[in-house]
Amino acid sequence: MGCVFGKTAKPVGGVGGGERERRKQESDEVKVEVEEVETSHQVVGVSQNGSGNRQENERKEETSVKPKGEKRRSSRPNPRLSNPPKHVHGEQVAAGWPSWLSAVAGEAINGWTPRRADTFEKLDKIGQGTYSNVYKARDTLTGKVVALKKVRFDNLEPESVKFMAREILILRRLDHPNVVKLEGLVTSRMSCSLYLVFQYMEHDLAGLAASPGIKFTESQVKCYMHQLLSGLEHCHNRHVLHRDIKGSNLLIDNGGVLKIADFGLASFFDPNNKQPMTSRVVTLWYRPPELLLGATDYSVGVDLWSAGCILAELLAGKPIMPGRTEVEQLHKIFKLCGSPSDEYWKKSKLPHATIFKPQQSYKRCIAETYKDFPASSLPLIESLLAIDPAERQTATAALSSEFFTTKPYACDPSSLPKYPPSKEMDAKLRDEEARRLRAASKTNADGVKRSRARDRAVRAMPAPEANAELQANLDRRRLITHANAKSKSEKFPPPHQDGTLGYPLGSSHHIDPVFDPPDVPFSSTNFSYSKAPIQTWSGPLVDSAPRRKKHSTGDSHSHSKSSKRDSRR
Ligand SMILES: Nc1ncnc2c1ncn2[C@@H]1O[C@H](COP(=O)(O)OP(=O)(O)OP(=O)(O)O)[C@@H](O)[C@H]1O
Repeated sequence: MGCVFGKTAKPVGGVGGGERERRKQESDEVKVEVEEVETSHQVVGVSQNGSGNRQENERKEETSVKPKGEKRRSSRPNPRLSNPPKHVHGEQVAAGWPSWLSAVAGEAINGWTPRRADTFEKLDKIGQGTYSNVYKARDTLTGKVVALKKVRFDNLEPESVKFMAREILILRRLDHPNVVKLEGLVTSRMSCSLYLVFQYMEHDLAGLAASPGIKFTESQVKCYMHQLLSGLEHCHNRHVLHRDIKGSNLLIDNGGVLKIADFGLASFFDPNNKQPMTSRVVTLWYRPPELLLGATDYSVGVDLWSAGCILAELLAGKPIMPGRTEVEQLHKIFKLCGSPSDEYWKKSKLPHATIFKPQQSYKRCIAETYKDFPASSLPLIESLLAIDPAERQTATAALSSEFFTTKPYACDPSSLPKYPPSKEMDAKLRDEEARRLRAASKTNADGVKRSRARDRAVRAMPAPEANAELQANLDRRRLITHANAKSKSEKFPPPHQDGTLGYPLGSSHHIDPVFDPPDVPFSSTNFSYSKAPIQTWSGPLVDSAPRRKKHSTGDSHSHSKSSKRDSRR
């Protein structure tokens, strides 16, 4: 990827003796094990060397997994893991990291130096997620257009920061052409926000699939699916579950390359030392039956189910199981994929089995329902949409299925048509505009109803209650932290409106004053700041953070923003 980070510092945090024992006992779903953190340094090394050594590194990493029987460190998350020793904390703060971030997410930023906000020029807001806003921006050092995902932490709640730290650690572990690459982090010592820097991707699969006039050919569907499964294979080999595979999280660049994005719900897993995980993940339409039935012991099958839904959706031209509630979702699944066998109910011991076991049993009817699909796709769909996750193919097996080995073969990504920008967000805006125009004309009430129903059917939007975990955790945290809670589940604070556009990120026009470099003249859209040396990706661990203005604006500003947000809740 050509991007070089701050030099890799020595591994942080002793993992010996008592410390290891103490960590082992602590459990917290947010954190990840030390082993994983150590691996993340290797990954940074890999990216510095280019992707040529990727497979070799992956193999090395796999062989380094401890043999069965050997005492392993717990893979349970560890609340203290990210607390680096004091001297490292000091080094990180000196390097420009905010103290709160280093204190809670020291491991996630270990070995990296922050990029300065004023070296990016914000161009446009391109996406809004559950806990972030995403901007198109120009890197003024390289001229490259990037995507900046802005995460805000209002009260610097350690819990929220830890979730973000997990996302960063996971992203740092991954290095594959079909997985979005974290290219850097932007923040400053005084900031209470953090920007994640990614390659800018023009499209997402949901947006493309919903664009009027775009109908994928079989070889194009194969091309996208091959890339999705290759990315998933890499994640799973690196012991990462994505847990939110859906069209809007599959980004596509102008060269047709698909990258799995949004690792906000992702988690590390250890196949040899399984730990319970939450079942409240994956957007409803793509959520596998075992999660709907409350499974806490699951694995790569959850992502493969979602991949199966996407394959069928691409071929059908619309989402295949658009449930509105968890009960309706399960019902749709059973109607298409058959209700689980008695043997499965007994074997799986799923928590919600007694509540959700259907009175009548359903016969599996995938082949009849999709009889018009290419014949070679059916065995793959059958396998990915197996009710029993143990019967689902792995990503590796799926990649060698006859779907990919029979003609027409997957086309080359570079041969895909060049589409106009088409994010899911654009599709939503297009729908809204069309609806507005239809409502304004008021001439064909029946027609409006019909086309609304069609819009709903083709848009791969999660149901409002999808990602139920988000709400559940939000509620839980509200209870715990009362009025101060700003976090959502395994993600962070609620969406915020900070969309001042057209200014450099660090300019005084930007809504977040903590990014303002001090005593610097600004022009409206161009920013030149010459008081400190420009911090480059590969810059040394030196103090390059802008000095803070002597005023209380930062606090009062963030306070007023919090209040606004409170009133929106
Ligand atoms: N690298 C990128 N290039 C272009 N657009 C991007 C990029 N990353 C994210 N986006 C856009 O921003 C949106 C939100 O990003 P992302 O999904 O990572 O955030 P999130 O807060 O986790 O969202 P969600 O709540 O939908 O899961 C995406 O759907 C996408 O349209």
